[in-house]
Amino acid sequence: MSLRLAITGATGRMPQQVVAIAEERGHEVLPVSRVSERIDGFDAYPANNLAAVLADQRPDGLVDFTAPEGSVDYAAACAEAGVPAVVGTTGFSDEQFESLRRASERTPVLHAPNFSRGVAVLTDLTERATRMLPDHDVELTETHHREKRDAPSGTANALLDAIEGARDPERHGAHADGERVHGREGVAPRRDGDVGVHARRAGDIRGEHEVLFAGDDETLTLTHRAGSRRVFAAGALDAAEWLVGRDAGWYDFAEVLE
Ligand SMILES: NC(=O)C1=CN([C@@H]2O[C@H](COP(=O)(O)OP(=O)(O)OC[C@H]3O[C@@H](n4cnc5c(N)ncnc54)[C@H](OP(=O)(O)O)[C@@H]3O)[C@@H](O)[C@H]2O)C=CC1
Ligand SMILES: O=C(O)C1=N[C@H](C(=O)O)C[C@H](O)C1
Repeated sequence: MSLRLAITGATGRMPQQVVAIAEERGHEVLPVSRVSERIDGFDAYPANNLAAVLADQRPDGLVDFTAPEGSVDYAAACAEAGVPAVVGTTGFSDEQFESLRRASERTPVLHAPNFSRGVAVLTDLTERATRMLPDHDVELTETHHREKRDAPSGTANALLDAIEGARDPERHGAHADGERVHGREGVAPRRDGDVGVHARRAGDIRGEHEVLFAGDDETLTLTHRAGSRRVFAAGALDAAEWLVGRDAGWYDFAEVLE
């Protein structure tokens, strides 16, 4: 299947990977950027007039890895033009996320904080371990490159949601009421059920997520490491290929992998 795909944030790290893999797969790419000069030998379409670009060019879909404020505007333009949107951006406020969801009332929108298949498995295993180890303490650590803006990562937040969702108040007892504790400093004893969250930023690390389950006599560590951004870009394009032709609505990456 060959698609015409608009790709926003064309100067960015993830968008450039998406462009490269889309071209490898034989898709036609319409790069969109806030920067108007030529990029790597092709002109980008202007991001500040995306609705008009979409109306004129009629792409089959749009793939967006930018920043929350950009993604909200781009999703609104997709809703106006009826263009399906795959959004990989993280770091949304609740209000921004609500805007994204509103766009899905008019066009298909698929958002995932992580398009790696390995992280989809990590999420499943984390839910399973949470259910099977109700008395273990849980701590989550994520590590990313020095340029990353948001913390904790979108993936870490999704893993925290998965842990909290898998806790059964009857089985987990006091453990079910813990809070997310972001780092610790000073006198900071662990309270039953808290989930410690640790965000490290260093070098060009592509993305690592580790969930530690620790009991009195054993520990279990589930770790995912991304070796390159290609894995995220490939997953996002799998999602775009799956999303085109669907009804307006809100979709997630797990549905693509079913
Ligand atoms: N879901 C997933 O699997 C993954 C998600 N991500 C997320 O993707 C996003 C982008 O990451 P990354 O590629 O590293 O970031 P980059 O900063 O390298 O690229 C993002 C691009 O978005 C555009 N942009 C930046 N700020 C704005 C803004 N305020 N409004 C509109 N456009 C903007 C710029 O492109 P231009 O100026 O050309 O328009 C920029 O180059 C982040 O939120 C990151 O967390 C990252 C990896 C995997
Ligand atoms: O900014 C990144 O690089 C990444 N962001 C995503 C996140 O916030 O979870 C996914 C991946 O870990 C890389």
